[in-house]
Amino acid sequence: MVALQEIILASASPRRKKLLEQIGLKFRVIPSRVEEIPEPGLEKRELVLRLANLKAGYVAGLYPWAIVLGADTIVCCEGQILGKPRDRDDAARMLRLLSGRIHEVITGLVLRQESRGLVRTEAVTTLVRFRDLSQREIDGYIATGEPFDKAGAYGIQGYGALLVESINGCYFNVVGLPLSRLAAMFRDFGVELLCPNLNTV
Ligand SMILES: Cc1cn([C@H]2C[C@H](O)[C@@H](COP(=O)(O)OP(=O)(O)OP(=O)(O)O)O2)c(=O)[nH]c1=O
Repeated sequence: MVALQEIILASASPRRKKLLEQIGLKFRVIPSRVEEIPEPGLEKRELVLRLANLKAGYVAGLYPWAIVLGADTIVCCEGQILGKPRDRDDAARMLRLLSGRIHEVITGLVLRQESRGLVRTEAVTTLVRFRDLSQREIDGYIATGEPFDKAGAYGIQGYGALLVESINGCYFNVVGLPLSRLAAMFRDFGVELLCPNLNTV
């Protein structure tokens, strides 16, 4: 018998929603109400996995039959972990740090289905090189308003594209979800994205 499984994106990120729509997934959005408090001392991959698991775990507890996706994205440069900027000054500080350097964008993914006791986790890294930015360019970029809800204070999918010299790794990971890796994780839950009639669970 073929039964369709409910899939829930436990995220308030409009980018993540758009990315899942791009690959034809049918899903509901139920943002998680957990506070993102970075625990000091955690290694960066552990940190994103822990936050992604908190987000997925909160919603999975409410919807135990559903397959729930939680994710978290951070930017790491010169030993510093950058989340979303607090204000303009913080955004300017982050962009000055990223200017002319290579940084890592790390996204933690957690898929959970409580009713089957299934959990899959992955942390995916993409390297991004910024070109040298002048203070004028940094101010101009901040004035677009784009940095404020994004890790590392930029969005590669927007005006932020103008800051990026090159990337090494998955582009979609930078935007918030590494899509091909995510598809492989979904397969373990019986969800096949390219050939949906293979859904068997
Ligand atoms: C580096 C980068 C980040 N981002 C975004 C992806 C994430 O939405 C955001 C990082 O913040 P997150 O805390 O990972 O996600 P979120 O708060 O937007 O949503 P939720 O916690 O509910 O899932 O930064 C871009 O959109 N483009 C980029 O180039």
